[in-house]
Amino acid sequence: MRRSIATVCVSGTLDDKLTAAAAAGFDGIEIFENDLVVSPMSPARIRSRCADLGLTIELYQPFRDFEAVPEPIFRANLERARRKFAVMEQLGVSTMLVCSSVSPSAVDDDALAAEQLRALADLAGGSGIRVAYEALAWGRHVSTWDHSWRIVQLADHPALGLCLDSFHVLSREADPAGIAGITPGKIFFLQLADAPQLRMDVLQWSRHHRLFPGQGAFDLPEFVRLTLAAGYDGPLSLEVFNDVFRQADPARTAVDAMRSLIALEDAIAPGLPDFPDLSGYAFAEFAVDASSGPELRAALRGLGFAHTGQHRTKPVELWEQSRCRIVLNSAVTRPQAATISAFAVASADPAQSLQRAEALLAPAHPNVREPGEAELAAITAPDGTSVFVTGDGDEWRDDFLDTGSTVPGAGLREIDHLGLAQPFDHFDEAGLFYHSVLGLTPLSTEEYAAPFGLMRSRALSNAGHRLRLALTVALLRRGEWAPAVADPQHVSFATADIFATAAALDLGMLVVPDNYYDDLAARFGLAGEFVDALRRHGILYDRDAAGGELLHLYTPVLGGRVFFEIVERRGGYARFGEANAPVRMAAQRHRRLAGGVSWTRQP
Ligand SMILES: O=C(O)c1ccc(O)c(O)c1
Ligand SMILES: [Mg+2]
Repeated sequence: MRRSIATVCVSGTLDDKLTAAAAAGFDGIEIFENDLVVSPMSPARIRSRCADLGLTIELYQPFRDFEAVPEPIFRANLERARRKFAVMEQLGVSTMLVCSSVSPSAVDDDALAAEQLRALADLAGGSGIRVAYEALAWGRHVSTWDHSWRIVQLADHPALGLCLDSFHVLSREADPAGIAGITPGKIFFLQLADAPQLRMDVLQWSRHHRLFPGQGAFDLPEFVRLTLAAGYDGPLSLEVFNDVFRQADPARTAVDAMRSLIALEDAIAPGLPDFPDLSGYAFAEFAVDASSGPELRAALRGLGFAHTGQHRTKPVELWEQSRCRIVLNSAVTRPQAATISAFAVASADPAQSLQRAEALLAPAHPNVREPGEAELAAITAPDGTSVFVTGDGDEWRDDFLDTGSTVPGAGLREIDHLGLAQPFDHFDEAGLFYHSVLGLTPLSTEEYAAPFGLMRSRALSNAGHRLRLALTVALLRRGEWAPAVADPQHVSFATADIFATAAALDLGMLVVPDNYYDDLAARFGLAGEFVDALRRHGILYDRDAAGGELLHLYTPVLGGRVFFEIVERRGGYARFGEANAPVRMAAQRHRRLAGGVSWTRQP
């Protein structure tokens, strides 16, 4: 299907927007009137610019407050339309979007609305233009798609049809199934937007919080299927009003938008290489420097890791404990703090995983491989983290020379999940990236009040929960005062017996306040002995509605930014203990104020 994007989706001048849309591979655009009005390009110039870029102008929009008005206003509206049709002719665009009136002058009279729209369609038809009538969810008298359809049927004019916008339809919680029964050929245009499920004024929701398909809560595949069932064969066109996208790099936003359409089309009619099974994390890599490196090494030792491998050619160390693999890379220079610079996922078919990633426009990570080293292809995630894709066979380990070092370990088995704080501007992009590229599905999105700001956390997991990822973001761009929300990252390890693990650690873990345990006992009605055991080791606790339990334990922040977690999941607990994030953050802050980290066992 043709792919189109409204100029309102991206930032910049009209030319910035056109350039970005073309570069991302869109076939067409919707011209938002405001973007034309502020452009120094004449309509004819815009037309030739679009032609040069290979873009069709699919829609001119919006034409507002037209229908169901008293005669003198109607006359003026028709004259206004005549002028816009002239502009459209110069642009070479043949469909105009007319959105349902919000004007106090409009009356609640379907017959009048139909009669006036018929007159508009007559005028348009004379210029070869079609009018697509859209019910705004906050329209004064017409706010549902079925109401707009009744009016279009009443008007009964070949140049008048419907514009369906998924936001206006799906924000109303009405059943959209009837869309499939719309007369073939009468859906003139289809606009697609997703959105998070919010309870707020629908106009504010629409103007600030729309998202690209796959980034919110709406069932876009089903919506598109219904329109296709009604014979729609025009473009799939994105119309997303979003505060973040409006001020982000348009080239990047356009790629995010294109990825959403590719994934949406694949959901409707699978055509991309399918997701190979991912069996877990092969390793997580930290970029360290001369000051953070020693701190991380000491922590790993305290957690029962051994430095088992040294890279053949690079200043890169492999630390292992059972199937938990941590790579410390001193060759990647990142200023200031230790960072999770990469992680590797084990795929049943790495080549196919990478084909899928490429089809979804995931940027390839430049491969800096020496001759003889394992093929380790990577893509770059929206936050800049490299995502390596390996086979199930650990071939990548051959790049490391065995040091011969072994230690008994502390019962850590594998990487349970990664926690990656996302840049504010790329949180929704990241969710779609991991979903469409790696097949991770959001389990839940939680918000919590942390000591230094409100946080949002999205838990993602693949089928079978073999690969889990927690994405977090502060709800507002971070200000000057926000030490503990400074984009922390962590690696979490799974143990089958957290009490045995805690006893085996040789590391000062976070000190958790008594108030927390008193509250825990009260909230969950836990036995005193159990709470005392948790308290003794600084173990945090959460329980889900089905009785699944999470017991988890944290290190302080290491190397300025990162920390480790140990988790024991009981009874199918699938989330990440987000409820405990505020106490963890406060404890990490206290530890930092108390003067850093001491590597002695807690008393
Ligand atoms: O928010 C608006 O006014 C507006 C305008 C045009 C549209 O197509 C739309 O869906 C919303
Ligand atoms: Mg719309």
